[in-house]
Amino acid sequence: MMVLNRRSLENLKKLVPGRGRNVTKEEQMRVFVRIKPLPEEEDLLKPKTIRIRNDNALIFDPKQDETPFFFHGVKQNPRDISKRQHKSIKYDFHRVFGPQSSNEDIYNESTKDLLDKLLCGYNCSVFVYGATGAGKTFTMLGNEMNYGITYLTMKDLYEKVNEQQNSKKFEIYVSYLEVYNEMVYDLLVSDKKPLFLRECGNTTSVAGITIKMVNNVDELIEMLRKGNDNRTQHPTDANAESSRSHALFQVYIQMTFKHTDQVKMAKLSMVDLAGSERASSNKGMRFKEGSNINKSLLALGNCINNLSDGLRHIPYRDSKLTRLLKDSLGGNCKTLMISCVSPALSSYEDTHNTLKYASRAMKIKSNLKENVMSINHPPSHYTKLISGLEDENQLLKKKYEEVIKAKAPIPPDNLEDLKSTLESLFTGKIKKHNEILRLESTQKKTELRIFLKKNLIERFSSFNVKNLDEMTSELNRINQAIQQFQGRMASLNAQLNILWDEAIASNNELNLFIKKLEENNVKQFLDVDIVRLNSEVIIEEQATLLEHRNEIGMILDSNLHISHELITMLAEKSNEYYTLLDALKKSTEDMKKNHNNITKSFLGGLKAVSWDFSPGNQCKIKRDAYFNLNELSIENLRTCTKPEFSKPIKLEECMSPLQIVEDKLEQITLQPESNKMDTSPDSNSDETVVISAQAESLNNTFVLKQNLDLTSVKRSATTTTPHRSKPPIDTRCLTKSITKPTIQRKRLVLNNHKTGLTNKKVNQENMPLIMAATRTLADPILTKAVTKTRNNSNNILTAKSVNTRITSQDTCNKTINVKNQKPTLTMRQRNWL
Ligand SMILES: Nc1ncnc2c1ncn2[C@@H]1O[C@H](COP(=O)(O)OP(=O)(O)OP(=O)(O)O)[C@@H](O)[C@H]1O
Repeated sequence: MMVLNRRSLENLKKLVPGRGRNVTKEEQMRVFVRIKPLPEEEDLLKPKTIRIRNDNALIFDPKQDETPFFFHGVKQNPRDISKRQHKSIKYDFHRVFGPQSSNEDIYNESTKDLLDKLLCGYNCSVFVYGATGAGKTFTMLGNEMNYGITYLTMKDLYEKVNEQQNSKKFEIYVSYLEVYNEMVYDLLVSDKKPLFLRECGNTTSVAGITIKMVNNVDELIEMLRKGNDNRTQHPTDANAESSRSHALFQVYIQMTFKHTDQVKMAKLSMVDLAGSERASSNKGMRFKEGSNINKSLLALGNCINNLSDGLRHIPYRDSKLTRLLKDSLGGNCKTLMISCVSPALSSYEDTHNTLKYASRAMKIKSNLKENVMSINHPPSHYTKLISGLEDENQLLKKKYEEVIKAKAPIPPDNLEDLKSTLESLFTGKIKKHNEILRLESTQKKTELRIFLKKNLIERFSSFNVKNLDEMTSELNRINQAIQQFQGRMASLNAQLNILWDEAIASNNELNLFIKKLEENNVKQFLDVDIVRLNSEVIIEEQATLLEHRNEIGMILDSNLHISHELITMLAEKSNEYYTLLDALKKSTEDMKKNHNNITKSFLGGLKAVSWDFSPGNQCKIKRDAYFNLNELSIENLRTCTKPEFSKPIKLEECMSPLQIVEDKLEQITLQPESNKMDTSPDSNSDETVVISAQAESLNNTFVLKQNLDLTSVKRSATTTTPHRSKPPIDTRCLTKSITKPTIQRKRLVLNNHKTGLTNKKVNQENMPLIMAATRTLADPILTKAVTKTRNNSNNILTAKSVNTRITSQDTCNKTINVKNQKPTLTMRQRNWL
C-alpha cells in the first residue's frame, strides 16, 4: 500500500484539460428518501407521519381517514392524538424507499449509476441526511448482514475497474476524515490531531490528511473498517450508537487510457452526516456535540436554501462541514442525497424538516465537467508548460520567502526564564558598578583631604614661628591624619582592584548571555528589556557621580570659606601695620603703593584674576587636579577597561609638618662674602639685602597674592650657587582666586657676617639664629632704613644698610614670604579636615 501526498494529486488535477473534451453539463441534484422501519408494535398500533404515495412521492402527515390500519385482522379506529388539522403535504423525490427497502435496493437504484459517471471522469458525491437515529449510518455502512451502500459501491467499483483493466490503468486512493465539534480529524491514523482546511480555488483541501493508495477491494474495505473504528460514537437518547461526527470517505481514481495516454481523474465522496437533534435531555459533552452538529447542519441547510434559490452567495464558510462539501453541493459534481426519515410520530418535526430540506435540495443544480487530461501534446507544449511552471515556482518561492520574513517570530517558551536571568545579570552589574564608584568616590575624597592637609602645612610653614615646639603637637596631629589617609588610600586601592576584576567577570558573563540570545534568535524578544536595563545602569552611575560631586563641592566650599576668612584676616592685619607705619612716618613709597594695590585688588575681587590655561601654565595643573577630583571611572566601566588606580600621594611628598618647616630653613645656607655675585649698585655694601619682588606681581592677577606677602624676597638671577636638588613643594591650589601667598624657596644663599654663619646647613642648633635672621630680613619694621632702587630689567629691589644679605638664583616665579611674627595669626580649627 502506497501513501501519496495530497498535493501531488492536486497538482495532477491542475494539468491542462484535454482540448474540447471538458464539456460542462447542468445536472439536478438527485434526492432519495428512505423511510426507516418502525418496531412491529409501533408500526401496527401507532399512526405514522408518512404515507408513501408512489415510488417518487410521499405524503407527510396524511389525514387519518385515508390511512385505516388493522391489527390481527380487525380495523382499528384511527386515533388523532394531537387533534390537529393534518398537513397532508405531498413531496416529490427522485425515489422514495419504503421501510422494507434494503441497502442493496437503495444502492442498485441510486449509487450504482454513479459509478459509471465516476469512471467517465466525473466527480460524484453521496451524502445521507436526516435526524439522529433516522438510519443514516445504517444506510451508509450497514452491518454484516446488510452491507451499506459504501461497501457495495466499493465492491462494484473494483468489479468495474477489473473489467476495464485492459484499456485503462487505474490508480485508486482513499482518505477518510471526520468533522467532530467543528474540528477535522484523520480517521486513517490512530493518533487523532486536528487538521487545518485550505482553500484552493473552488476546492477545499485538508492539510496533512492521509491519502492511501489501495490495490484491491479488500484493502479498501479494511481502510473503511479502520476509519469507522476511529469514528466518534456515543449513545444518545435517540440512538444507542449515535455517530457524533460527520464522516467523509473519499475515493480518488486516476485512469490512464492505455491507447491514447489520456488521463482522467475523478473523486467519489461518501458523506455520513451526524444527525440533527432537538435540545434534549443530553447534557455536558453530548449537549456540546449536539449544538455543534446542529450548527453545521444549519449551515448546510442554509447552503442548500441559497443554492436552490439560485443565489450567488452560498455561505459555505459558515462551517467546516459546508467548506468540505463545497464542491459536492454545487460545483463540478454529480451529487446524490439520501434523506433518512422516521415515520414515527415522535419524530414528526425532524421528519418534516428533513423532507423540507430534501425537497429544496431537489432544486440544486451542479455543473458537471469531465476531469480529462490529455498528454498527447507536441513537445513545444510541454516546454511552454514547464517554463510556465518554473516561473510560477519562482514566484511562489519569492512569495513564500516574503511571508516567512514578514511572519512574526514566535517567542520561545522559556522567555520569562530568560528575562529573569537577564534581570539578575544586570542587577549584578549595577551592584558592582555602584560599589566601584562609591569606593572611588571615597578614594577621591581621601585624596582631596590629603591635599588639603598638605596645603595646611604649607600655609603654616609660611609663617615665621617663634617657637617650633609650641606647634609640634599640632603639626604631629596633622601628620598622623595624613598618614591615616594614606593608609586608607592603599586599602581602597586594594579593594578597588578586586572589585574591578569581579565587575569585568560579571560583565563578560552578561555579554556572553546576550550573545547566546542573539545566536538563538531570541534577543529580539528581549531587546526592550536590554535597553531598559542599560538605562538603569547609566542612571545609577550618574546618580552616584552626582552624589560624589556634591560631596567634593561641599569639601571645597568649606575650604573656600576658610581661605576667605584667612585672607580677610591677613588684609586686616596688613592694613593695621600699614596704618601704624604710616603714623610713625616709617612707611615707604613702595609700601604705600603696595597698600593701594591691595585695596584695589580687594575691590576688584575675582575679576582681577585671569585664568590662563595655556600649556605650561601652572594653572593647567591646578585645573587638572580640580577636575580630576570630580570625575569617576564611568567611561572605564562602559568599556570595561580597568583603570590605573589613583596613585596615593607618596610619603615623601607628605613629610611631617615639622620636617617641612625645617626643610625650608635648611635650604638656607650661609655663603662666604667672596662668593656673592651681587651686581647691584650697592654691591659694595657689606650688608645688603637683595629683595626682589615677584616679577609677575603688578601686572598680572596675582597682585593679591603677592601683596599679601608683607615682604617678598625675590631670588636674584645673578646668585647661582646650586644647592642640593629637592623637588619643589607641590603648590597646587584649589582655586586661583583664593591662592594663599605661596612660599617657594630654592637654593637660597645667605651671607651674614654678623651672625657668623657661613655655608652652613640649618640644623636644630643654628635654626633659631637663622630664623631670627630671616625675621629681621623679612620684617620691614625691624630692618634698617631700606632704600630701594628699581632695576628696570629684572625688577629687583635692593635694600641698603642691612646686615643680612639674601640672594636667590631663581627669578622666575618663586617667591619667599617671610612673615612678621607680630601679631600672631590664629587659624580656626575645622572639623571637615
Ligand atoms: N432501514 C433500516 N432497517 C433496519 N434497521 C434500521 C434501519 N435504519 C436504521 N435502523 C436501525 O436504527 C438504529 C439507528 O440507526 P442509525 O445509527 O443508522 O441512525 P443514524 O441516523 O445514523 O443516527 P445518528 O445520526 O445518531 O448516528 C440502528 O440500530 C439501526 O440498525
